[in-house]
Parts: sequence; C-alpha cells; structure tokens
Amino acid sequence: MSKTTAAPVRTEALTVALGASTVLRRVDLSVADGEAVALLGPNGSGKSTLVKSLVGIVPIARGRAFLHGHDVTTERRRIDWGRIGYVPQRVTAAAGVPATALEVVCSGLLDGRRLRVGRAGRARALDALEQVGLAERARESVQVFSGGQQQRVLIARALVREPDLLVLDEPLAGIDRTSKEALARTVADLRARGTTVLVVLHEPGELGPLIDRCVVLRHGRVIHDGALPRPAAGHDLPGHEHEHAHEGATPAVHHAPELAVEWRTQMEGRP
Ligand SMILES: Nc1ncnc2c1ncn2[C@@H]1O[C@H](COP(=O)(O)OP(=O)(O)OP(=O)(O)O)[C@@H](O)[C@H]1O
Repeated sequence: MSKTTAAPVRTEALTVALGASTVLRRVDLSVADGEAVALLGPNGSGKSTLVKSLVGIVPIARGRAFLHGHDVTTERRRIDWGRIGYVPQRVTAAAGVPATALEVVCSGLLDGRRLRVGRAGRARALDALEQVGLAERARESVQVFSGGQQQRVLIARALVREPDLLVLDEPLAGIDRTSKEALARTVADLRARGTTVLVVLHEPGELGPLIDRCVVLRHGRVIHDGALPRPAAGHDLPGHEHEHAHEGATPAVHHAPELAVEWRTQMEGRP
C-alpha cells in the first residue's frame, strides 16, 4: 500500500453552514498516520457534519479540509478513495434488499467499472467478515441480523478495500454488547496494522482504551483536543447529581491530559 507522508486527515479553520445555521466554526483537526482519534460531543455539536464534510457529503463554507494531503473541495479527483473507508451513522445493511452478508461486503469492491467480483474478491470479503467476527454467517441474509450485526457487516464492507483510513460515525450507537465487543476487537486489530481511525462517539465506551486522542466539539467548536477526559472525581458514583453551572462559560481548547473537562457535564449535562 503506497502511503504519502501527508496526514490522513487535516482541517484548517473549517466552517460549515447548513440551512441558516453555522454548524462548524473554524475547526482545526489533524489525525496522524496510524492514530486513533475520537470525535466527541453532545447531540448536535457537529460531529457527523465534520466527518461528512471530509468525505464530501456536505459543502465547506470557509476554511479547508484535506484527506491524505489533497483538498477535499478543489482536489477531489486526486484523492485515492480506495484508501478511505467510511461507515455513516444509523444505516442498516438490509434496507429491504435480500442480500447475504457476503454480497453486501462484496459490494464494497464494486465501482463504475466493475459490476461483479471474482473469487479473489469474495475471499477478501470473507476475510473482512472474519475481521468483524461474522465469517461463519457470511451466507445468511442480513435481514435476519441484529442492528449491531448489520453495523459490523457495513464496517466489513468498508474494510474490504483495505483502507488505511477508516472513518466511523457512531458505530456503538444502539448496538448490542456482543457487537460492541466485536467492534472493539476489530478496531484493536486495525490499530495493530497501522490503520488510521477517526471515530465519532457519544462516549468512549468499549473503544476508550483504543483511543490515542480525543477532540471534543461543542456548538461546532473544538473545546478539547488531547487525552480522553476522565470523569471528575465522584462523577461516576451512584447518586451524583450532574448539575453544574457550565453553560455560558467561554470554552477553551485544552491540551493537558489531566484536563478538568467534566466528562458527563460537557455532554450537555446528560445523566
Ligand atoms: N441538512 C441539514 N440542514 C440543516 N441543519 C442541519 C442539517 N444536518 C444537520 N444539521 C444541524 O447541524 C447540527 C449538527 O448536526 P450533527 O448531526 O453534525 O451533530 P452531531 O454532533 O453528530 O449530533 P448527534 O450526536 O446527535 O448525531 C445540528 O444542530 C443539526 O440539527
């Protein structure tokens, strides 16, 4: 796999407006080769919009974004999309189509020039299903799969191209514990192979131990870029009241590992 030295992901003062509102405000983000970075923040803080702007689903109003050193707006054709796997938020692998898990994963190898995959392609698809722990169910219809299993099939579809950058949008949302653990194993394997991972999460959960760095968004701005914030003392104790006067405070970008972002409180005071 040929690699350039440019960072897999970089944004400079990235600003995105959707409808009448500015959803991302001057976001600077950089993900180095082989790094696993989590994008965290409360509902509506702009996490999905950030990854969508990277893959070209939403337009950039101001600032720039680069994938492997190429500007996603002006140099789209120079980007090697085969090196990039993207798994969007909350889609099912079934969508009424009676396809097997193997067929769904094989579809990740198709493009405008190729409408069927050969034996080698099917072997790669089986290998990708193996990576997400579903090889033994390759020939079953995805319609009978749980939400978490479908999510893993979609991740396998992104992995079948052997990307060196994988972008996952909320892969843990609404999936069963077995699938969360399987996903954590998949990400651990990817990390061991040097794959760069950018993952949108509500909270670190099973992926926490695998994350090198986290970037926390709030109201479309980066309020933290560094180590995973630890819950402040007592926050994880039963009975702790999550009521603090944080609203209105001017957010600052923190870099210290021991930073005092009170994890749950930053998540909009979610209990
Ligand atoms: N197509 C759109 N038109 C107008 N506003 C939009 C559009 N898509 C998203 N938004 C708004 O942009 C903001 C950021 O949305 P986004 O989905 O990026 O947030 P998020 O941090 O990923 O949230 P969640 O954790 O709930 O998925 C929200 O206020 C949302 O309502």
